[in-house]
Amino acid sequence: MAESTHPIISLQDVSVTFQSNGKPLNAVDKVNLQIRQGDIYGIIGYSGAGKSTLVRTINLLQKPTTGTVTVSDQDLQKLSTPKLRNARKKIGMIFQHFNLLNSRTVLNNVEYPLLSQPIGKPKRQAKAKKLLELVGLREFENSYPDQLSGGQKQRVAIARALANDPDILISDEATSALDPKTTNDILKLLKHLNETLGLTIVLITHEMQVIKSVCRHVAVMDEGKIIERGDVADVFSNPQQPLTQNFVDSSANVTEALEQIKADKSLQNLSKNERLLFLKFKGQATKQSLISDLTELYHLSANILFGNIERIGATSIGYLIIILSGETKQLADGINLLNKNGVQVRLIATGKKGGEK
Ligand SMILES: Nc1ncnc2c1ncn2[C@@H]1O[C@H](COP(=O)(O)OP(=O)(O)OP(=O)(O)O)[C@@H](O)[C@H]1O
Repeated sequence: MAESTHPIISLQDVSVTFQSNGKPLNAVDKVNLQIRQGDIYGIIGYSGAGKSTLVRTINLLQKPTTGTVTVSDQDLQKLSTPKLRNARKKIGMIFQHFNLLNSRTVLNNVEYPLLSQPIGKPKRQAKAKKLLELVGLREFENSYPDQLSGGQKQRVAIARALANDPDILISDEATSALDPKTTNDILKLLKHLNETLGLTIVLITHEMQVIKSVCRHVAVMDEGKIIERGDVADVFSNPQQPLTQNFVDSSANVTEALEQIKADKSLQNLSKNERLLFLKFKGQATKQSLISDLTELYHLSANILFGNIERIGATSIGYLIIILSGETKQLADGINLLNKNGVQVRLIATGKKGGEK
């Protein structure tokens, strides 16, 4: 669904301070965040960054120590208990470990949030069946959670979260326990619900792949603060903060490749005319024949140890780890050529032993 310009969620100067070993810990530190109606908004950060605490303030499961939480134009902290209960019903939540009731059938799990509503059993069951249909699990209504796969359990949890027709769905690492294919299926389902029901989705994760495949906007969180935010393609194609860059690199498997290459003993004895280089190129540079230019213009040879191209929005970001060999002057000229063409070149190791070839 197209997002409106109106924020459905607005956090103003929200802080959450815990006491940890007798000292204050700012799990959320003066966060300002506006999320528009109909958006799919990702919050990414490593463990302990404060993501869960932050999203739990959206339904006041976590009361902010200071700051204001406005959802659907209501200041939640000013609501009476019954009004807050009603406001919370409009905010569904799903979790990494599904939190289903194992002693109840799938249908009963989905019906569960409706038990407190003034509707009779037939209507309640009809609604639950409709929701199971929506998540593709109609034929499993009489099964028990233990009989289902992880992906199916998460679908039940999604159906249950939708029982009260929420405007907002909060997903707290909902795909972290799932394999990549199932993760993809669940993310597709979330996108479908966003498009067909107009559901605003706030999704927290530590995986950039999840953000990239489903979110329109993203905030990067570190030590309780939002350190970078914006349109997903803009943030990840031009990261301003080292942490954001880390997420991009690990998503392209660069971090892992660099570690493996640095640990490879056979690469620790490069000869004097060899350079171990990490190249990063963006946009147009990914389309140029720079490696063959190095050979043609400077008689350099490039042994490619790792290569990947990450597509983010309309931008491609390419990564290469190479051993470049040739004469000292030509190596310098070659690296210059790369730099001039917008390629970031990082020298990982220079050969020390032996003479030039
Ligand atoms: N109830 C609590 N009491 C004390 N400290 C807490 C409490 N809840 C969270 N914290 C601390 O607040 C910080 C942020 O935790 P939070 O769970 O929000 O991070 P996160 O980014 O969601 O990480 P994770 O993915 O590991 O849950 C952590 O240092 C955590 O230990």
